[in-house]
Parts: sequence; structure tokens; C-alpha cells
Amino acid sequence: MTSLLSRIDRPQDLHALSEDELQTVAQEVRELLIDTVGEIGGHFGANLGTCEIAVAVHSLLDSPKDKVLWDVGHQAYPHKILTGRRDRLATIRQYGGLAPFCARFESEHDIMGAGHASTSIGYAVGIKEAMLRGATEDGKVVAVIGDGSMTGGVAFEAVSQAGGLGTPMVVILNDNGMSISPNVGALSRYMNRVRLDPGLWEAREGVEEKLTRLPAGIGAAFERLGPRFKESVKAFWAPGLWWEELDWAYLGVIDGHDVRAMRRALKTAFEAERPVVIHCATVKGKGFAPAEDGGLEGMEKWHAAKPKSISQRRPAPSRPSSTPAPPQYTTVFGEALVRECERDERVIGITAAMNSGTGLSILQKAMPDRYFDVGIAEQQGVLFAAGAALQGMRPVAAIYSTFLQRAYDQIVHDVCLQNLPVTFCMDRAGLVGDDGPTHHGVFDIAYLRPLPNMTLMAPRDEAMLVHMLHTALKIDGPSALRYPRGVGVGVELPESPELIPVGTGEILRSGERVALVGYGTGVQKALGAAELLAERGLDVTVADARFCKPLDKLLLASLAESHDLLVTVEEGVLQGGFGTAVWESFAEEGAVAPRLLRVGLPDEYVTHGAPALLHEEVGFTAEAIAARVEAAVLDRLGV
Ligand SMILES: Cc1ncc(C[n+]2csc(CCOP(=O)(O)OP(=O)(O)O)c2C)c(N)n1
Ligand SMILES: CC(=O)[C@@H](O)[C@H](O)COP(=O)(O)O
Ligand SMILES: [Mg+2]
Repeated sequence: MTSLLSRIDRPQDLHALSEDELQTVAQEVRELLIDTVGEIGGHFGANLGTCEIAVAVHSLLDSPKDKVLWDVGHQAYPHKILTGRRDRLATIRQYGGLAPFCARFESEHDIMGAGHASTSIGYAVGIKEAMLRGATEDGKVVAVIGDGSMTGGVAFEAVSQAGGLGTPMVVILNDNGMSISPNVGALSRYMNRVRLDPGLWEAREGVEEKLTRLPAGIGAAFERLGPRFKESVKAFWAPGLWWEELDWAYLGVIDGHDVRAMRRALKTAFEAERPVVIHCATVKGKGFAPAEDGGLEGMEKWHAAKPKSISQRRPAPSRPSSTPAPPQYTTVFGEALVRECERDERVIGITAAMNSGTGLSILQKAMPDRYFDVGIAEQQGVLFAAGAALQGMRPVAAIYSTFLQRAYDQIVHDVCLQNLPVTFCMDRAGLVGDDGPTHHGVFDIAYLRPLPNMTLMAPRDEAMLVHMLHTALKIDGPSALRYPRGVGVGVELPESPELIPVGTGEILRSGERVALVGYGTGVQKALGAAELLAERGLDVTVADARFCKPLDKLLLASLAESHDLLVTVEEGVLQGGFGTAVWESFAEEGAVAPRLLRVGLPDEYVTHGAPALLHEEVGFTAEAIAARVEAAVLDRLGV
């Protein structure tokens, strides 16, 4: 029997189905996700949790005239399946395949670009208000946001604006009690209280009936209240009070896996002609036992599924014990941070809902009192660090390069201007791979370098990461270090960290005519290029800059003096990056700038896919660098 889902090529195809059939479609979406994403890898648990929501919403909307926005977009695979991309699901997150999150270039049904959390409500208010002013055809606007993303402050800014305007829109609060890890904070505790107490689910309806039965005419008086007053009185008794206080109508708690209940709530919400939130309870990983029955660990583990690539179906090739796989930079950082906390009681670790991703889970386990998770609230994470630093602490804000962008003003205004000793540890610096342009950590060199008081450094390998974290914690001011997603280069880790003299680089390989100066992962690319050039008879110098701010001007001047060509290599955008800093350093001194070739990332948003393919695409490989150096040298000779 052909599946109902095979008949859904556009969302409007859902409109003809009965509610029982719609419930079946949702389950078929779930099975497709398990069969596909369970194999190829990708965001998993969250998508299993939104199958019914996506079906219910699209069964009542006329997308893209009506708009549905998915916060972050990691849970939008069912939406993609229902909007004409079912047969391409197996390409998601792969080079040339479907985008990892909602992407406007990919589909007219993807209303907003996504990837960073907490933005959907803000977009939705703008969209709806523009419609009301006739900018485009009017339509329904629905934002689907998770309980974790609701901890992002910008979501509250949008809730407040919409409540103030009375914008007729709908928010579906998809509450599964999870962020990537279990959700945190008082808001999460409030939502858990409401979500986990079925008694409260009925409270609202029961309240009205009880109130109208009150004796001595009170019930009759309540009966005479207008609908808005009645709603407010009921809200006092039932969950959602803070939404009601901000002039949102609150519908909840609805079973987010019941298509019929979700459609009923949506219809009520659409009729209300005001801001309405539908608080629905879902399970992250619904229908997949290891997640659904695995408790908090199970749901966290299955936030993303690892690809069962062919190589994973066969037992991994046995590695001679002498060559263990290099450790993840994340793990090296997490363990080094525990050591630093042991050495110095002033050190604390702060994450913004990226407990395992940043490696702070290691600190949480070893020293829970030195660990803080602020939720998806990077701005608060930086302010919290600033406050702690004011009181003499040495906070380490472990925030991915891309997510740290959200806290830029706090870095400028509250850390650097105040010259506070906050250390930013930016994992996922460089091209991260499958998560694509919203997650590539490529701007941090450029966005941090202009800030007075800031010290910038980048380790060439995992051993240097240990030394640099130690060094950063000794700097009496702001500092930031960046390192890539994935494994190190396999060097031995130091027993104890060394202090690196701030602003000093080092020469790793001596040659002539051309000096490659690497920064961070750029050093490994430079060393690889040097090997290739040596095979072709060009013996070049390779230096590790180690610091982008302050630069080692003495080293640079000496290299410029003794070489015809300087080549800078960085895994960051060239605009305002490390190479530009080197260039500027010569200009500042009025020195004759040497011939300079900058290797880095282009002035464009790099797509998603395996990092090796992305590096090929942008020319950030040893081969491409060697070829450019050779061409530059030949050019110099006028050959
Ligand atoms: C600004 C920002 N910080 C952190 C993240 C990483 N991140 C992606 S999804 C997620 C958890 C989202 O939780 P929730 O909104 O509840 O969705 P669920 O996965 O539970 O469906 C986090 C922290 C992000 N995408 N954006
Ligand atoms: C959706 C989201 O933002 C996170 O799940 C992110 O994809 C995690 O990235 P890493 O896998 O690099 O930790
Ligand atoms: Mg959640």
C-alpha cells in the first residue's frame, strides 16, 4: 500500500486529508526520519518531536502565503519533507545537498534563514506587521520555538513587542524540557512545572466552569465579564500567566503529538486576531526508543545522530596502540580547564547551553561548583563573566566562535572597555562543516581584533591549546583563543602548561625567499605547503604567529627583511583578519611593506558539507597554498 506521505508533494496536499490520515502522515514522516537521518546522521531528536506539529500547521496554512518559521531550524526536517523536499532528505547537510537548517535560497516555504536560536518570534512580528501595512499579501504567521530557544533574551524582546502591538500571530512553544542538554534556568523550571502537571493542562477550562458556579451571584457576575476579562481571570489560575501579563493569549498545555488537538488549538488561535501562544508538550526523540526511553541522557545523546557511514558498518581498522587517534580539541580544552580550576580557585567555566559541545561537561562532572550554564543566552554568559571578573574571578566563557557573535556588544562595552580578565575560548573556529554558513566560525579574528585591550591567540595544535589557556588566564585583561571543531594533530600533551610570552611567535622551519606565517590551523596548512614546495625545490620558512594581537612585530620585520615574499595563512575571513593585521603592522611603522600574499577565507558565506570539501572549494589546502606560492615566486622572477 503506498504511503499517504508519498502523495504529499506540497503542503496543500495535506488539506484534503482527514485528521486520522494527518496523524498517519506524521508517523510516516517520523519513520522516514529514522530510516534516513538515522543512517546519514544529522539533527535527529528534535525532528522526531515536531512531526505532528509540522503536519498540523501545514494542514491549516496556505504556505508560503501563510508563513511558518522554525526557530534554529534544526527541527525543520518534517517541514522540509512536507514542502516538496521529501525525496532529497538523504542529502541534507551534505555538500550540494539540502541545507542543515531553513534556508531562503532553498525553498519559498523556508521563510527565514536560520541556525542561530531565538530569532523566529522577532522575524514573525516584523513579517506580520508588514503584511498589516499592505507590504505583501496578508496571511497567517506562525513561529515554532523550542523551550531551549525560549531562554534566548531576544525571544522575550519579540514577545514584548508583539504584545505591545497586539500583533495577530501565533507562537507554538514546543516544550520538550530539553535544550541540547536538559534545559536550565527558572523559565525552564516554570515550563517543566506546567508541562509535567497534567492537572494544570485542564486548569484553564475547569476554572471557568467553577467560577460560573460560585454562589451569591458571583458566578453570574463572572459570566457577565467580557471574553478578555474572563480570559484574564482564568489565566490567573492557570499556567501561562506571564504570557497573559504581556498581553498574549495562552493556550496550553496541548499534546504536541496529537494532530487533532494541535489543529483545534491553532484554529482557536487564528480566530483570536491577537498574539497567541500555544504551549505544547512534546518528546525529543519521540518514536525512537533509545531517545524516548533513554531519559535525559538519551534525549541529549540523540540531539544529533552520527552517520552510519560504510566505514562505521565495518569494525574500525585496528590501530596499532602506538598511534592512538588524536583527541578532540574540545576534550583537551575541557580537561585543561579542570586543571586550571584546580590550580586557581578564581577560575570558573561558563557555557551558553553547549555543555558537551564546548567540553564544559568535563568541568561540570569534575567540579560542578565551578560550572555555569546560562541557557541559550550568550549575552548573559558574557555579562555574567564580566560581573564575576569585576569581583576578582577568572571566568572562562566557552562559546563557539559563531554563537559569540550574539554577545558582541557585551564583549566591547562590558568586557574590553572595562578591561576585565575574561577569557573567551572559541571552539568551532574556522569552517565547521555540515552546519554550514550559520555555524562557520570565520569572523572572530576580524570582529575581535579591533577591540582595544583584547589579546588574541590561536594554538597550532592541542598541546599549544593547553599552554595558551594557561597563558590567557594570567593576562590581566580580556583574551580570546580560537580552535577548530574536531581532532588535534596528534602531538603529545604537556604534563604541565607553559606560559607563552604574549605577542611572540616562533619559527618552525627555516628556509629562504618565502616565509609562510600561519595563525592557528593555518600553521598546519603552511607546514603541509612547505613540504610540497620542498619537493619542488623551494625550501621555504614557516613561522607560527601564535598571537594575532599583539603581533610579534620583531619576528615579522626580520622575516620581511630576509625573504622576498610573506604569506599569511589563517582559517578566517581575509577582511580584517590576521593577514590584514600583518599588512597594517608594516604600514603603521612606515616601513616598506614586503610583498604579502594572504591566504584565508573569501568574502562570501561558505556552504555546508565535509570540511575537506569546503577547504578544497575555498583553496584552504596545502596543495592550493603551494600552488599560489609557486606562482607568486615564478611571477617575481618574471618567468
Ligand atoms: C545563539 C545560539 N546558541 C546556541 C545554539 C546551539 N543550539 C542549537 S539547538 C539548541 C537547543 C535548542 O533547544 P530547543 O529550542 O528546546 O529545541 P529542541 O532541540 O529541544 O527541539 C542549541 C543550544 C544555537 N543554534 N544558537
Ligand atoms: C543546531 C545547533 O546549533 C547545534 O546542534 C549545533 O549543530 C551543534 O554543533 P556541533 O555539532 O559542532 O557541536
Ligand atoms: Mg527543547
